Amino acid sequence: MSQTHLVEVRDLHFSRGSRAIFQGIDLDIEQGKITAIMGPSGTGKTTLLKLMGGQLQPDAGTVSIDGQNVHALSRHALFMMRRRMGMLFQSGALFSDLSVFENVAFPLRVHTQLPDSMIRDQVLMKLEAVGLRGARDLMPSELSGGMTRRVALARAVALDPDLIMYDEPFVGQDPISKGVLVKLIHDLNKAFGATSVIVSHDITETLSIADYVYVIANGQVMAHGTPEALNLEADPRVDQFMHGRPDGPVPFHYPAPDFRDDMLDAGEKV
Ligand SMILES: Nc1ncnc2c1ncn2[C@@H]1O[C@H](COP(=O)(O)OP(=O)(O)OP(=O)(O)O)[C@@H](O)[C@H]1O
Repeated sequence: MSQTHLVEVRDLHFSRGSRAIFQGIDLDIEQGKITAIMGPSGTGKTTLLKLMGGQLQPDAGTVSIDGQNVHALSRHALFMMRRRMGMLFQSGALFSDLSVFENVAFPLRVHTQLPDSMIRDQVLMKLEAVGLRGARDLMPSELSGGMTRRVALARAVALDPDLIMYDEPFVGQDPISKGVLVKLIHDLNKAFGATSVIVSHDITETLSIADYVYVIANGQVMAHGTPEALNLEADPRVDQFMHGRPDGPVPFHYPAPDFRDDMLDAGEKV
């Protein structure tokens, strides 16, 4: 495999029931870089992260991380592989009954045999990186939304992952928190020599730190390139997406039967 690709996705197919989510997609995630995965809502971006993390099994195709086919790994090998991944999921709440310190310490306690003194050093280093070393004794209920996301970020990088996956890291954040998170994601990637994948609808924030972008729609890679290249892309679907235009060739409806038929059908049942 190429030396510079940490992740290679090849001809990936995945369905939910009768609905095809991916119909043969190929992606390369370059080592040490920040890659953004963008696309209309419901197109399968979170699903793709779960396929990369081995939480979901593809119908066909492969996901290789550092040359290893994720879906061919034994349970133990997958567990070891997951140690190398940090995931910040949209719904990734903190453990409400654990302090900030213990939330960040949690992966270290589960995945390592480190003595308490080393766990303490690691936790304080990660909390320092997100600017919350002073908040170590607070409980999650005492944090703002932005602080919560930063603690979750510290927890996601607790094990110094090679690959960090962010699912909608900016959702629900005020502009200042968004700015802080943008800088953190960029700086953490550099400081820990990691490779980052960001799924996000926040185009401005994401493009400001992404080295490379994949736009996914209708089960396929619609476009890919550097942010600069995509901004100049003539394809009206890419243009609509990159500039957040509500009207254009990209539909926002979940596939549905004809509206008129649906209404008439409802009328008949009344
Ligand atoms: N557990 C599940 N069971 C069945 N269908 C699911 C499940 N999770 C997601 N889906 C469907 O899979 C499709 C892709 O969902 P996914 O969450 O990956 O999209 P997304 O691109 O991340 O969307 P958004 O940008 O809105 O977060 C959607 O149509 C969704 O309804």
